[in-house]
Amino acid sequence: MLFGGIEAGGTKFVCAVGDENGNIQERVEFLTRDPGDTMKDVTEFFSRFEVKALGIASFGPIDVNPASETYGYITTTPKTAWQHYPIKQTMEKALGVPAGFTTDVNGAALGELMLGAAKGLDSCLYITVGTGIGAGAIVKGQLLEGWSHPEMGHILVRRHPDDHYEGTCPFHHDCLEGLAAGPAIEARWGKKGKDLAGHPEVWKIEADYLAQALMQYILIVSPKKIILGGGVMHQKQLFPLIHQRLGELINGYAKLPEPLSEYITAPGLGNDAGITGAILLGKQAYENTQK
Ligand SMILES: Nc1ncnc2c1ncn2[C@@H]1O[C@H](COP(=O)(O)OP(=O)(O)OP(=O)(O)O)[C@@H](O)[C@H]1O
Ligand SMILES: [Zn+2]
Repeated sequence: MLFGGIEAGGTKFVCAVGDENGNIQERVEFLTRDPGDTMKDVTEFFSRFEVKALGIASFGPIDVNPASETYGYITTTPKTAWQHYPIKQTMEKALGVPAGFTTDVNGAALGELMLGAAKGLDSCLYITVGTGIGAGAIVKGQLLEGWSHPEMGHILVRRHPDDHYEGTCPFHHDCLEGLAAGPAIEARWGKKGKDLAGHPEVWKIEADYLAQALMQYILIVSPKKIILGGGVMHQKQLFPLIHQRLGELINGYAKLPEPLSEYITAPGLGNDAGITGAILLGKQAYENTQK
């Protein structure tokens, strides 16, 4: 049985078909253009297969509330052509199959939980530190969604005493994303993150903000595994710095899974976490129709 997955990103769309175990059989990528052109390519790709259902893990903000009139829509994205775009309904109509719908990071969390670094567990957190910061969570086997989806990238953090950069977030300036996403690193230091590998002061501040965020996520959600992905996390020296800083911040108060190097890790599925999760979301959508 085949299921389709779409990882809808602001830069590119990854589309794949896979089996009920989430194994990818064929995968393509399309540049994200306006919805008409992009969705034409997406529909053409899937029309070559007999998929039972689709899973869509999308950039946001999106409406994930089934009780809402705009459920299944990409909502107030800065990408104006995609504002208020009914991506779930468009794909369901085009292919005549049901579609599951969640955030890109929830999709990645699902992929990692089923087949990646959190395999065998019933909860995890997937955080991407890239152009933005976002996190998805699975708690007791369920995607964490409520009135809307979590927006864990925009939490408030204490400013590092050596950091005087104002922050990039147009809404909050110095929220976590405003201080610690890739563009904030570039704006603070005048160079792209990939060119700052040999500058320990950069990663000390970065690790402080990420450890603060993880402390809050851990104290609130208590996930059994934390996975850190995204372009900025290619700086592998961040992992031990985050482990150390998190230990200092928690200061013995809460007992965390040991060792921290296994509790807080890179994605087990690499770049396939999101698309694998999307396929598995498609499988869930199919199973929901069989109930
Ligand atoms: N090797 C690296 N070291 C440090 N920073 C990096 C590295 N590679 C990419 N980045 C930074 O990561 C950001 C891009 O993130 P990513 O590659 O995850 O893409 P994205 O999909 O646009 O991000 P998002 O997940 O927020 O949508 C840029 O700000 C870039 O400067
Ligand atoms: Zn913000």
